[in-house]
Amino acid sequence: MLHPHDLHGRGRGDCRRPARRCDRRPGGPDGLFRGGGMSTLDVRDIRASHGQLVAAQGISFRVEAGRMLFLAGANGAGKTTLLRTIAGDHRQDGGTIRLSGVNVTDMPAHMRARAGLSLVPEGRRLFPQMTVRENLQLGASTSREGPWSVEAIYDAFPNLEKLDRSPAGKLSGGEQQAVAIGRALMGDPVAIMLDEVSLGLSPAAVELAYQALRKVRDAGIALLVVEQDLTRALACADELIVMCEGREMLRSLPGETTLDALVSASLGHGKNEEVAA
Ligand SMILES: Nc1ncnc2c1ncn2[C@@H]1O[C@H](COP(=O)(O)OP(=O)(O)OP(=O)(O)O)[C@@H](O)[C@H]1O
Repeated sequence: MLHPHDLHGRGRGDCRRPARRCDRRPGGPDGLFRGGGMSTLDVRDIRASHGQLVAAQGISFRVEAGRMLFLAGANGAGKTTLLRTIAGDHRQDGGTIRLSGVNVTDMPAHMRARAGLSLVPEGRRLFPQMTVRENLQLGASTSREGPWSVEAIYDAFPNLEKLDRSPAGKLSGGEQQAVAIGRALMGDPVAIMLDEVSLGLSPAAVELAYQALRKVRDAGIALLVVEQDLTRALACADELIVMCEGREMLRSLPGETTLDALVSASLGHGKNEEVAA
């Protein structure tokens, strides 16, 4: 596995470089979450709703260490609800969530975070008056042991170091996204889920955010990325799922599908069309 200090200057170029695997395991200081198996996020048959509206209808997938699974779909497809449900921020109607083999399904959100699951929400939700360093330090509240520190984050994302004392609210969108990713890393996670990575960002800022993500992937973390930009998803994903109305409409490796197929699936057409009808 790459150590964060090895990451400086790496990770540029092709999004789809061979995945590196490693042996990260969830493990708090008391060893509560030490378990066997690879660092994976394994989600089976997740169901969630908002009142009568079923927002996730039995979604299953597995993301391994050092891999990026992209979740795409139009507005209202259920992506945010799915991420919030996996994180423990939204009530689950059914299904199982395992982190590196540890069943976290019955844990509240803060325990899932302690087990190594991190969510970077849409809009990033930094504290705008607090400095970059202070925002990063908040990410360490899971008390997990691991290689990430503020200095390791600055080594991996050198553009953040000069902003150390800047209030987060003064940063550009891309810089804020990098801080949000850094804050997630500070919890030494097994898996990071990111909602709407590029929403509202300039093309340059999106590129900055994806540079950061490639470095995180290369550090052996499992990434689940919600991305509405299908071209970007096609370019960067190790695997893709397209959702529509809470259902999986298409699952593919990027080299085995097309932009047209992704668009069609996000409109509700595709191999599961009969099921969704
Ligand atoms: N708090 C809520 N109360 C009621 N319904 C909700 C709530 N949040 C989401 N929904 C509904 O649940 C469905 C799934 O929404 P969700 O936000 O999960 O989709 P999404 O794919 O993330 O879309 P977006 O990209 O717009 O965030 C939609 O029909 C939405 O209107």
